[in-house]
Amino acid sequence: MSDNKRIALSSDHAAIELRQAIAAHVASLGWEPVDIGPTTAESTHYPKHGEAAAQLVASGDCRFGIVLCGTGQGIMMAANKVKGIRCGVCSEAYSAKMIRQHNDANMLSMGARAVGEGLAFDIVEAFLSAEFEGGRHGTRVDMIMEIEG
Ligand SMILES: O=C(CO)[C@H](O)[C@H](O)COP(=O)(O)O
Repeated sequence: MSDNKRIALSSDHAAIELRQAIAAHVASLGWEPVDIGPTTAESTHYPKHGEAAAQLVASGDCRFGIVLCGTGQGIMMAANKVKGIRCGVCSEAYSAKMIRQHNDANMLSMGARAVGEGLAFDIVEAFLSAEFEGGRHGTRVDMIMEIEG
C-alpha cells in the first residue's frame, strides 16, 4: 500500500456541496484531501476540472482522485484523457470496490445529481478500502495502458 494519502478532488458547479462533504469525509477517514475547487456555484466547464485533478494523480502528487459533476460522466471522460488515469463512474459501492480490485482505478467519479451524500460516502469508502488484486487483472490493466501508448 502506498504511503501517499493525498486525494485530489474537483467538480463542476453541479457538485460543489457534495465534493466539499466528501473532502471532509475522506479527511475523517485519515486521508488528506487536496480540494482544488471550484468553490462557487457559478456555471463552469467540467473538462478543465477533471483534467486538473487527473494531472495531480498522473504526476504522483496524489494517490487517488475523486471527481464529480451532475452525472459523473463528463468529468470522468475528461479525466480519462490524461495519460495514466483509470477513472470509473460509480453510483453504488460494489462497482467502486471492483474498479479498485480488478481495474486498478486511480480515480473515482460520481454524479451529484444521481447519488445522495450517504450513498456517495459509501461509494468512497468502498473505493478507498479495496486493493488491486493483480494477477490476470494486472494483465488486462496492462493491455488498457498499452492502448494509451
Ligand atoms: O453532468 C455533467 C457532465 O456530464 C454536468 O454537470 C452537466 O452537463 C452540467 O449541466 P448544466 O450546465 O445544465 O448545469
